[in-house]
Amino acid sequence: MVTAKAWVLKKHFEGFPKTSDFDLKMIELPNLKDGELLLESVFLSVDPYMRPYSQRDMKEGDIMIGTQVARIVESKNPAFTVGAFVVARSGWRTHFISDGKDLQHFPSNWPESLPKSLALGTVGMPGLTAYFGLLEVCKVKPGETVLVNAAAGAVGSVVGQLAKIGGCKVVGCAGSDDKVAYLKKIGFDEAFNYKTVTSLDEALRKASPDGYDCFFDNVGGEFASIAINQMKKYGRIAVCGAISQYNVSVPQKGPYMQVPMIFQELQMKGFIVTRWNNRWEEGLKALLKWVVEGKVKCHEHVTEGFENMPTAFIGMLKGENIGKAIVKV
Ligand SMILES: NC(=O)C1=CN([C@@H]2O[C@H](COP(=O)(O)OP(=O)(O)OC[C@H]3O[C@@H](n4cnc5c(N)ncnc54)[C@H](OP(=O)(O)O)[C@@H]3O)[C@@H](O)[C@H]2O)C=CC1
Ligand SMILES: CCCCC/C=C\CC(=O)/C=C/C=C/C=C/[C@@H](O)CCCC(=O)O
Repeated sequence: MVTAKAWVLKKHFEGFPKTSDFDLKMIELPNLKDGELLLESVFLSVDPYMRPYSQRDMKEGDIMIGTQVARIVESKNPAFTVGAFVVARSGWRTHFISDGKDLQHFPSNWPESLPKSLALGTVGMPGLTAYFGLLEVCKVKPGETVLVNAAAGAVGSVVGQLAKIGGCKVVGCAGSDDKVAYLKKIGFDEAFNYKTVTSLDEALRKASPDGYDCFFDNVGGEFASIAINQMKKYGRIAVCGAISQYNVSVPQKGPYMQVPMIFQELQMKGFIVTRWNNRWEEGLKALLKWVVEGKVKCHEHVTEGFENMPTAFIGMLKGENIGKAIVKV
């Protein structure tokens, strides 16, 4: 019998999550039935969506949602061999049983030397978010100017690099000088620390005096209310996330956006990356190629130890990460 460890949501979050909102449980797993396989998590993802989704989709006592790279430990399913790795959506657990239907094989051309944890970041859901958000929502064209916030993160850092590959000028902002340095290192044309500029409006204008054709918004809130006033005519805003709002206890009332929307004839479109589930193979193939060619650089913020998952999650929400935040079991 295998004993799995699992993190459950002990108490719904009020404002920023606290470690006391989580509980560590031990779960005795049964023996496998025909067609089943036993897996152990090797890397686990901590993502911003877990904060709003936990409020909407979870009840207290549920195992925290999330994805992982897992290794097959035992198999009674001929489609899965012991020792192979897969991407799963089994939540914050060290071990779990699957019938194989919810598992994603690694691409056959995944280089042995490439860290498999990238399947949780640049060559996974966040990378696909950047890929489809830019191509299908922003519909960026060469020569355009793209703005991205939370730019040093899992999604934002890929947005900027893909936009550069697409021949755009890219402006990014992030919450530390180290992150700004990282943005310049990976090719952003302009980057600034939104926490230290005296005026966000002035910083945006200085970075691109002619304004922005596309705004890939990961943050929402006051940043978006200011940035929208610097969109060019017929600009496009991809509403990817609103992390500035996930942990607020009192819903904020921002300035209203209708005036710039009308005068600049803007398009603003929200999206969830699972919309393109049937094209994930296309996106993963493109992202893997760019990573292998060195055209897209990756960075991971690794927290060691399953017992530190809550801390890793809270740290990511507070901006401690450059690149994709993951936990190494
Ligand atoms: N629509 C979709 O399908 C998807 C949407 N998303 C969204 O994309 C966004 C980025 O996700 P992801 O790349 O995984 O996360 P990141 O790796 O970017 O980590 C989150 C980052 O958000 C920034 N942040 C946190 N709080 C604030 C705040 N109050 N104001 C401004 N920035 C803040 C921090 O960076 P900093 O130092 O810059 O403050 C932090 O590092 C999130 O909003 C997420 O919900 C992600 C995946 C799919
Ligand atoms: C203040 C309201 C915020 C609403 C927007 C919330 C989140 C946007 C976002 O980050 C969406 C992310 C979607 C991620 C999808 C991931 C899937 O691959 C796996 C989902 C988890 C699971 O199925 O277990």
